[in-house]
Amino acid sequence: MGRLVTLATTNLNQWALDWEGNLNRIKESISIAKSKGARLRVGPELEVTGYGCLDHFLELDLYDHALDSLLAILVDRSLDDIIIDVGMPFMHRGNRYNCRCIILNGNIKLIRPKLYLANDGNYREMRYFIPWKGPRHVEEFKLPPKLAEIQGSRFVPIGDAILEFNDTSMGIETCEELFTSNAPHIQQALAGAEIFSNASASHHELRKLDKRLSLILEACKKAGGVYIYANQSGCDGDRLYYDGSSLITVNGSIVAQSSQFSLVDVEVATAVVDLDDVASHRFAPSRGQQVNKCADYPRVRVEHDLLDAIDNMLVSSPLLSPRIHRPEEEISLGPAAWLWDYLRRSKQAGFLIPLSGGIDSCSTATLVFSMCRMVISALKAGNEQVKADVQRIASYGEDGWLPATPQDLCNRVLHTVYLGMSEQSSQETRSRAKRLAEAIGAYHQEVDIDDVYQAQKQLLTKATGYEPKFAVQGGTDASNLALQNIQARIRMVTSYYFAQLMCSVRSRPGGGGLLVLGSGNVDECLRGYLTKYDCSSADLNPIGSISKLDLKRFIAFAEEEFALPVLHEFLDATPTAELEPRSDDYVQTDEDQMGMSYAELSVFGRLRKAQKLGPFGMFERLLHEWRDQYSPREIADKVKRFHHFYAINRHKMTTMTPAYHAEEYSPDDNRYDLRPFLYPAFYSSYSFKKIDEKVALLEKRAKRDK
Ligand SMILES: Nc1ncnc2c1ncn2[C@@H]1O[C@H](COP(=O)(O)OP(=O)(O)OC[C@H]2O[C@@H]([n+]3cccc(C(=O)O)c3)[C@H](O)[C@@H]2O)[C@@H](O)[C@H]1O
Ligand SMILES: Nc1ncnc2c1ncn2[C@@H]1O[C@H](COP(=O)(O)OP(=O)(O)OP(=O)(O)O)[C@@H](O)[C@H]1O
Ligand SMILES: NC(=O)CC[C@H](N)C(=O)O
Repeated sequence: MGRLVTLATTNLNQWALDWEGNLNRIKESISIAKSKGARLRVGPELEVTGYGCLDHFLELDLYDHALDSLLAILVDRSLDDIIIDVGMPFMHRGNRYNCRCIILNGNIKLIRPKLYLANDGNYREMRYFIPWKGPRHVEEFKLPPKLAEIQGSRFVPIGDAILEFNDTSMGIETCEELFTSNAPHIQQALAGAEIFSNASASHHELRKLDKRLSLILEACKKAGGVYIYANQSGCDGDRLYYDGSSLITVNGSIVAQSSQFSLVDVEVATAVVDLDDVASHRFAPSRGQQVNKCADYPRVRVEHDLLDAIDNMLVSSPLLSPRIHRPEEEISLGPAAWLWDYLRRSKQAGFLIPLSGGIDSCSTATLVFSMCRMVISALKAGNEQVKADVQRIASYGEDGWLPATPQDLCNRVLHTVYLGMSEQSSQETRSRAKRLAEAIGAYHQEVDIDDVYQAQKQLLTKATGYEPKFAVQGGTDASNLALQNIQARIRMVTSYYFAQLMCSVRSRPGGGGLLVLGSGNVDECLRGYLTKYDCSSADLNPIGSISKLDLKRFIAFAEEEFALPVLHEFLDATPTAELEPRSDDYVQTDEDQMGMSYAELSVFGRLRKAQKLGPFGMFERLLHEWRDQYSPREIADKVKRFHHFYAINRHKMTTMTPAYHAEEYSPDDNRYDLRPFLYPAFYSSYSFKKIDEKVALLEKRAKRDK
């Protein structure tokens, strides 16, 4: 007994508009699936074009080229004898749709457009696509001549239908649809579908896999069924990292899970499932009562046996426990894998980090080291693509060169530079930076920028006669800031200068430029505690949407995991900008100057973005959450102070370096957190007045109740 079938899901590292590369990876995944005996292969959402094409989805070229790729799949006879579920866009009656194309033996069986488009946070599908006309609606799609000839007919069905095979049936949903309250699989399951495929392009965010997994597992715990989830992986051209973790589940239990962070471009996971388990799971009469009330689904007949032949003597795959990384591990792997994709795809020669001896630039450097560790593991595992990339980027012309350790590779790809000032920089930060670089193998320089700073400072004095001074020397606030800012900006210019020429200095054949990495964390961005166009302006910022608290967790984790004892010192160090001269009774520290702690900033950040609260709502929420720590007046002061700095500094976010998206409260102005950057002064605004009124009321009530 048993109705057994082998199914395959894929993590594909697609790249927006990489037509040949995407097609090759799709074909390779189908071939691997076939070699593992799979009868059905599901690929990620829009895998033919790459998910992140953004406004390119508006271009006619894209639809034309996508059809060419489809044609290449249809005519390839080596891809026969397996149901192929491939993600690509189609133009139908003048509208653009985000679709899946179901193929068997060079023949299109169904085009299934997405019903509910992703349009929040990082997603803007409504900008490019039209949602399909509704569940259960099917029309005819007119094939262009080049496809009609192969198909042997002019029309194929397009719409939301169940695929009816000879021996089972399959429903289809696409990424966001799973996240909706009335997800299509619910009705499809009631209509008898036993297998569901979900092609996704779902990005990594810290602590998010848990939610995605519960949605996937929940889907078939109640409805019963086999759920096949396929996701894109890697950096496909912007701030997002798609984190694979493709799954096959049976009645809400996992039977296959692929990796979340990996340098493997094509990963195929298969499982053998028994569809009788689905039938058994659906025994309850209460389900039958709902089936009776449910309108039927249109079906597309596919004259094909999906199940494995009984004499194959397969055995169902065992159940697995979900694999979920801790947040600090996620940080160590996600941004590292993103950096690798970015480096190899940008064809640059490596990275340069201005290394301050503080924990933020230390985190960026440790992430590059983590990337090197991942590369070494991939080499050990025989990853040919990684080998070719390493030799192109880091062999410095030496035939057959390969690194033996992460430090070997790090020395070729990571350049660090400490940019000191005699009065401001301390021996501790200088030494910490140097020892960290040594421990991870980075090619390190120490440069003092006093001369450039003096020359820059004198420009104004020579021109105007005005002598700016630091506050500790009796200068005004304006002078104090201006002198800090020129140091900060000189660091940025110097970093770019070194990045352009370090490969020439080291005689790398053909030279090559380095990508400058920035290190501003999410909380500093939110508060605006940075100089506009200083060293936080770089080419890329792997930690730009990671909180200070999470970075500390990551560094504590890396100290043990990567065997880097020097990291402990960064954890103990007090965060400081070292932009003002130090004296016996004054050392500049971040939290004092910001007027709030990093822990508080995380709370404000989450309430503002994730909980969608304005100043008044945030105050009311914190009245409850902080009631044992602070009085209403103290809470009001903190909330108003945060919003004051947030508002006057928001303009800085328009210029921030593109950062890996990692955090749901990221204030990234360009793609994720769209807000004005010229705010009315919050302190005199209506919401602040409402906060003050509420404080007065609460204080009056407290006095009366005494
Ligand atoms: N609404 C608005 N829209 C557009 N631009 C606006 C603006 N308001 C001011 N501006 C402009 O913004 C600029 C002022 O901002 P900015 O130049 O950043 O300077 P500012 O924010 O005044 O100073 C930088 C702050 O960052 C701190 N900090 C902490 C840690 C590290 C570092 C570091 O750099 O390493 C810096 C530093 O101590 C200081 O408090 C001016 O050019 C001003 O004209
Ligand atoms: N002395 C320095 N040498 C090299 N780079 C520096 C130095 N001081 C600052 N930077 C660079 O400028 C960036 C912004 O400086 P800032 O003082 O804000 O540091 P931060 O964001 O607190 O990071 P860190 O914890 O690394 O000091 C740093 O992340 C670092 O890349
Ligand atoms: N591509 C999509 O539909 C994305 C949907 C979903 N919100 C996610 O983050 O996974």
